[in-house]
Amino acid sequence: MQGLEVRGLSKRFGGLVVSEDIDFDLPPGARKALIGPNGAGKSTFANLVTGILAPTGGSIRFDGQDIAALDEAERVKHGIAKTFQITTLFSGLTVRENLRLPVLERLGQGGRLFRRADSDPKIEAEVEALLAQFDLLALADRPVVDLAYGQQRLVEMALTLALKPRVLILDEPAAGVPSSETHLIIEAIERLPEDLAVLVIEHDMDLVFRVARSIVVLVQGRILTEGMPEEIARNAQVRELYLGGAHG
Ligand SMILES: Nc1ncnc2c1ncn2[C@@H]1O[C@H](COP(=O)(O)OP(=O)(O)OP(=O)(O)O)[C@@H](O)[C@H]1O
Repeated sequence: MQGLEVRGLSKRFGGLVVSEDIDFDLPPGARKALIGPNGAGKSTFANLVTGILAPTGGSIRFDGQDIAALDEAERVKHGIAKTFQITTLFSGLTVRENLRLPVLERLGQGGRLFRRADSDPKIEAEVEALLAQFDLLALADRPVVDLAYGQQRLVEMALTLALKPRVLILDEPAAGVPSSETHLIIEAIERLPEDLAVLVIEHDMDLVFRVARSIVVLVQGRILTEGMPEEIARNAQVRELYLGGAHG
């Protein structure tokens, strides 16, 4: 199978079962959301897929290849990436300067970081395209610290996309973003490349229902159900457990 294929994945922390027998597919072009109450195990699942955590059992395959033994950096090279956190941004550097870093890294030129990276037209063209894609051109030469929080989160997404992933995991892209800026995040997700496989982990149901074509509901480490947004919004168990009767 093309894309990500997770089977029987489980994770325990001592006696605590945090992921239990999870089957999950993310083919190219997917737009899936992972939702569930606090502590359901969403971040843990993302960390298992990206290699930050080692599973207790089960398998993770990418394009048919078993990737369980690969560490996080090797999985990024294979094309599985999770968004950087704002804390990884260099707040004193400009948006453009920040974006050069992952491009250089991907091209194996990380050692050039503090030399004249701005003289390479190929790198500059890539950075320019990312700025345009995320509507950041007007802010390109401003230090990241001057940007609104929602815009900083766009820079995070742009940084991750600079790695040219084939699977992109967005871990709570709207967390902490004022509701007046959430539309920036939604629009950026809508503009992601068509063939990219996208998994969004998010508590903001407006965002989830805007961007997801399929929603997976995780409860106490297990998949409760998976379905199209209309099905999930109608599901009585989901409404009772999580949505509190909202959305339909
Ligand atoms: N390193 C760890 N050691 C022990 N327990 C952990 C560890 N990481 C997470 N847990 C526990 O695993 C459970 C799932 O946590 P996780 O962060 O994956 O949930 P989540 O669904 O992402 O929650 P939230 O929506 O609040 O971010 C929680 O009970 C948490 O306390």
